[in-house]
Amino acid sequence: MKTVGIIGARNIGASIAFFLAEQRITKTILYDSSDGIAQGKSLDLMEAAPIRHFDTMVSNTQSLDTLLKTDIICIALEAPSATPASEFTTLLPQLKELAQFLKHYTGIVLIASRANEACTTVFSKLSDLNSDHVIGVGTLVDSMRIKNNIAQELGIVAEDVQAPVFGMQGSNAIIFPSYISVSGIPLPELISASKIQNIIKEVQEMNNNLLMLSKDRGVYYAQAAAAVEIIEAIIYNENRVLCSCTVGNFHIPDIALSTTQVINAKGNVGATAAYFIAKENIADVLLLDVVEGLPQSKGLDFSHTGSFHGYDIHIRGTNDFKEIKDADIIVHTAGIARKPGMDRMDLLKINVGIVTDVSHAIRQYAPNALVVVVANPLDIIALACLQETGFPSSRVFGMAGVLDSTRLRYFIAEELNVLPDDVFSMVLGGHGDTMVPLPRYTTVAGIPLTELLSDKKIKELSLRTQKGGAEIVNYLKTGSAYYAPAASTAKMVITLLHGQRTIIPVSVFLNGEYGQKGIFLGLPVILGPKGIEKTIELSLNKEELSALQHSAEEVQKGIEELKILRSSSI
Ligand SMILES: NC(=O)C1=CN([C@@H]2O[C@H](COP(=O)(O)OP(=O)(O)OC[C@H]3O[C@@H](n4cnc5c(N)ncnc54)[C@H](O)[C@@H]3O)[C@@H](O)[C@H]2O)C=CC1
Ligand SMILES: CC(=O)C(=O)O
Repeated sequence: MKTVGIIGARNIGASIAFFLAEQRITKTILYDSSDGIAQGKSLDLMEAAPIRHFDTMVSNTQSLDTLLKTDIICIALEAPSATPASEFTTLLPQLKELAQFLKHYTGIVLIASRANEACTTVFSKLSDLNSDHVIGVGTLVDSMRIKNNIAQELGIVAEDVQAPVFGMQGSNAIIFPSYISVSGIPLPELISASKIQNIIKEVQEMNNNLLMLSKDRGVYYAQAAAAVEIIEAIIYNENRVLCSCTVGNFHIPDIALSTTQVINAKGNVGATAAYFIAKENIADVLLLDVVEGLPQSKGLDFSHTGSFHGYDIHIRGTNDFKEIKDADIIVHTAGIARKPGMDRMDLLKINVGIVTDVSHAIRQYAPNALVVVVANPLDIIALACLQETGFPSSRVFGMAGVLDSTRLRYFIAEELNVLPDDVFSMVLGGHGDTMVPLPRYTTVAGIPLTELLSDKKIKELSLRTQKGGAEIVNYLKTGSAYYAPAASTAKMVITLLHGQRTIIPVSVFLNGEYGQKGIFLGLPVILGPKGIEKTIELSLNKEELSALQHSAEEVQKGIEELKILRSSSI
């Protein structure tokens, strides 16, 4: 485990130590030149450790020499003042001293103090350290703020937003609206130009406004969270797209609500999704399968990991549909999976029978549930589920776009050698070979993909995405992918459980949007606590629209097959 030394244990430094402890990724040593501060803060933090489960040690030292053996030193000196300039002037003598002291330090120095660019530049010049080894938190804070403001404006989670900020922190921050995107959708398609300008202005003025609000005592949570984001990137040796330190967001886990969450089937996707959801520790999980004993065994096996994960929730298995009574969310993964040489449509006959039975049980026992359909052929099974439950279309939707997009995100990240987190993409249409990857709606830390990869490479990665499921089936031979499908399903369920709103591609029932009616198709939606709130209509160009129509036609063919199957079984 790496060790981080923090110089300055007041607000910024102690918050960094706190965030790192919660992440359990480093050992942290606090130092402060004022007697007692570092000792008091580290003791206070470690007293919280038994409850917050951080086994990572936070300690303190009264000798700067101890920090020379650390991997990262984070300078979090502060002297809260009315302006960044006056804070910098006060900090200058200490920065000069530290630059001398750390002249031969071999680790990385991260400057987290406010007036960040000035502090970082001065420290870097005076210390003579390799410039690669001195980093400032820079405009990452402004980037977090703009993400936050945009997310608030749209009522969605901030992690959907990508917004690199250039230049200097605060009033001189440079923010280009064309580089801001939400789940890959350019911001100007979602908010008016004047609203965007207002948000930018608000963010530029936020530093000064917060200083005024805090009555010169300084603001520090966002500053500390930004520092931790960079520390994480260093520790994990991640290739983040750091364009002016724009690394993602930091979340404090929400530990609210306990509700019933049902995973239908103990199969590969169902059981793995149950694992991802259970780890969140926010909802009970029931595994249901027709195979006797199997869901029970999975439930019990999961429960036995409780002592490591600190679960407050229950996970169990059943074969009895009555037990889904009043479930809040049902995930329908029951059904056969394809084998090499099979198309997803080859699963229709069997899976439509299963979804019919399951839907009737849902209607009877969990009439208010949200239903996330996963079984294939996805868009057709989702339609059958909607029809058989008789639920409103806002409460029945399919998981596919999240998976298809996550595959594309991974392929792009691999190609660019950056973290998949930095990539946002939209893959729309039916969950089949005609799905529609949208390079124009794909961004890397806000930068349009088309500026980073050639058309030829983009086409290659898009094709690999369209065939992504088949690539895995061909390797496995006995079934289909389930880790990424389960993670994608869990992402949707966890969003619902947290009561958050997010913009993601989901298979939704259409009522005229994009010129389509009466079918399910993967499209960007606002998914909120009550299900589908809105289908977002993108400004697709002719080529994109025609690809989407082609995909819709394929789904329509599946619906015709569904009708034939139903009429022959009457
Ligand atoms: N939408 C998407 O992106 C994805 C869809 N899938 C689909 O999800 C489905 C499940 O895949 P896997 O978990 O890999 O298959 P699996 O075979 O591992 O699991 C399916 C489970 O369903 C159970 N089952 C069958 N009939 C049932 C019923 N009436 N009630 C309750 N349980 C029942 C089976 O006993 C089995 O345990 C497949 O149709 C697959 O094609 C898989 C991955 C991605
Ligand atoms: C199974 C499936 O639909 C997929 O892996 O895409």
